[in-house]
Amino acid sequence: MSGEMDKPLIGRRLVDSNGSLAEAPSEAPKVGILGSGDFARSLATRLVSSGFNVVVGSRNPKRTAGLFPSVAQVTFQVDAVSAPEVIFVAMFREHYSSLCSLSDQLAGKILVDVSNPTEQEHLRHRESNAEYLASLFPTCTVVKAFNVISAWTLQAGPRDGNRQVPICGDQPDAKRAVSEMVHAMGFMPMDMGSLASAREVEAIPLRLLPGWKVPSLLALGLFVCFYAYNFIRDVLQPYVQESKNKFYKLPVSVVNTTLPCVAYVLLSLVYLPGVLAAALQLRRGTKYRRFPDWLDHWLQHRKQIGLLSFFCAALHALYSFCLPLRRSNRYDLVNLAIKQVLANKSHLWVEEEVWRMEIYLSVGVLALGTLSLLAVTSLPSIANSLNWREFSFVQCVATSGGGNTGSGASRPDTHLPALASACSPAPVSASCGHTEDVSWTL
Ligand SMILES: NC(=O)C1=CN([C@@H]2O[C@H](COP(=O)(O)OP(=O)(O)OC[C@H]3O[C@@H](n4cnc5c(N)ncnc54)[C@H](OP(=O)(O)O)[C@@H]3O)[C@@H](O)[C@H]2O)C=CC1
Ligand SMILES: [Fe+3]
Repeated sequence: MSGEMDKPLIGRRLVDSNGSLAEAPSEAPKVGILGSGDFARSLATRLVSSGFNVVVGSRNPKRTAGLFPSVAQVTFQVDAVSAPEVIFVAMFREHYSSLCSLSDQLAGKILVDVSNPTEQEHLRHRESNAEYLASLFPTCTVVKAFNVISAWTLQAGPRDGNRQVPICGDQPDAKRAVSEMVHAMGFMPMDMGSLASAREVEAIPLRLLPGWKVPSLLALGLFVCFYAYNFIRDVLQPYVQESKNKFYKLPVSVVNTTLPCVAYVLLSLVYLPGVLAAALQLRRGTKYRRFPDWLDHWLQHRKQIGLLSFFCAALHALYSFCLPLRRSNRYDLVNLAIKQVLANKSHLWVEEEVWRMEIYLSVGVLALGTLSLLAVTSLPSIANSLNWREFSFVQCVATSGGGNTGSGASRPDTHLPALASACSPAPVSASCGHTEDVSWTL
C-alpha cells in the first residue's frame, strides 16, 4: 500500500452548502472503479462525498461520463487503473476475464470484488466470484466487500438495518485499507476472515428470511387447525343440527376467533423451550452441555415466534374493532330491539354482562399494549440501546416474571439465566374464552 491510503479522511464529507458534491482535494486518496453500471455510479457518488478522488474505468467513457458526479474522472479502463491503489471491480463475473489485458497495470493493487452471484451461479460455481477474480490476477490482492449493500443503499446512505459490510481477504493490510474506506463511507466493516469465506459472504444476499420459515409455517399450520375447529363449531354444527345458515361468519367472525387462539399457542411456544431447557439443565446437573439440536433451534426461534404472536394479537384487535361495522351486527341489534318491543321491555341492562365486557376490553387493551412493548424492545436498534439489566427488566415487568434464557442457546454461559428465571408467565384470561398475554425474549 502506498502512503496515500494512510492519510486519514474518515468522516470528511464533501458536500457543499448547496448540497452538491464539491471537488475532492487533490491529496485525497485515489480510488478506481471498473465498470459504469448502477453499482459503479452509486459507489462513485458515495466515495466522492466521503472525500475520495474517484477515477472510473469504462469501455466507453464518452457515453457514461455524464452519469457520474462531475468531480469523478471517467476514462478508459487502462488509464483508470494506473494511479489508484484500490480498485473496485463493479462488473459481473462473466466479464472478469475481459480485464486480463490489464494484468500488468493491475499488478500489486488491491481489487475489491463487489459482485453477487445469482442463485443458479452460486450453485453452479464451486469457487466464489472473489476467488475466481484472485485466480485471474495472481499478482493482485483481492478483497471481498460491499456485495451486501445495494446500489440504492449506497446512494441513499447507510441505514440502521444494513450498515454492516462483511469483508474478507487473505492480506490483513489490504483488508484494513478497505475497512477504513468502509468506515469513511459511513458503514461498519465486519471481518469475515480469509478469502475462503467469500462464498459464505456471497450467499448472504441470497438468503430469504431464513429464521422466519419454520415459525411462519408453524403459525400458518396453527391458523389452519384452529380455523377448521372454529368453522366446525360455529358454522357447520349449527347448519347440520339446526339448519341455521351461519356461513357469513367465515370471513370475519371465524377469523377473529381463530387469531387469539394462534397468538396464545405461539406465545406459550415462546416460553416452553426455556422451561424445557431449564428442566434439562437441572436433570443433567450442569449447564456445560449442548442442548439437543431441536431444542437449540427452538430456543433460537423464540423471537420470531413471539413477533408472530404479536402480529396475530394485533390483527385480532383490528378485527374486533371492525365487528360492530358489519351489517349482520346491525341486523342482530335491530332484531333484538324488535324482540324487546314485542316483549314489552323498555330497559335492557344485564349488570353482569356489562361488567364482564368492560373488564374484558380493558384487559385486552392492556395485554396488547404489553405485547407491543415487548415487540418494540425486541427490535435490534432498540434492544441494542438497552443494557442486559434494562432489557430483562422490561421483559419481567411486561410478563410478570416471565423467563429468559438468552439467545445463545448453544453457549453454556448464557444458559445460566434459564435456571434462574425460567418460570411461566401468568396468563391474562379474557372472558371470551381466549387469552391475550404476551412476552418473549431475544
Ligand atoms: N446493482 C446493485 O444493487 C448491486 C450490484 N452488485 C454487483 O456489482 C456488479 C455490477 O452490478 P451493476 O452495476 O448493477 O451492473 P450493470 O450491468 O449496471 O453494470 C455492469 C458494468 O460492467 C461493465 N463491463 C465491463 N466489461 C463488460 C463486458 N464485457 N460486458 C458488459 N459489461 C461490462 C459495464 O461498464 P462499461 O460499459 O462502462 O465498461 C457495465 O456498466 C455486479 O457484479 C453485481 O453483482 C453488488 C451489490 C448490489
Ligand atoms: Fe379477544
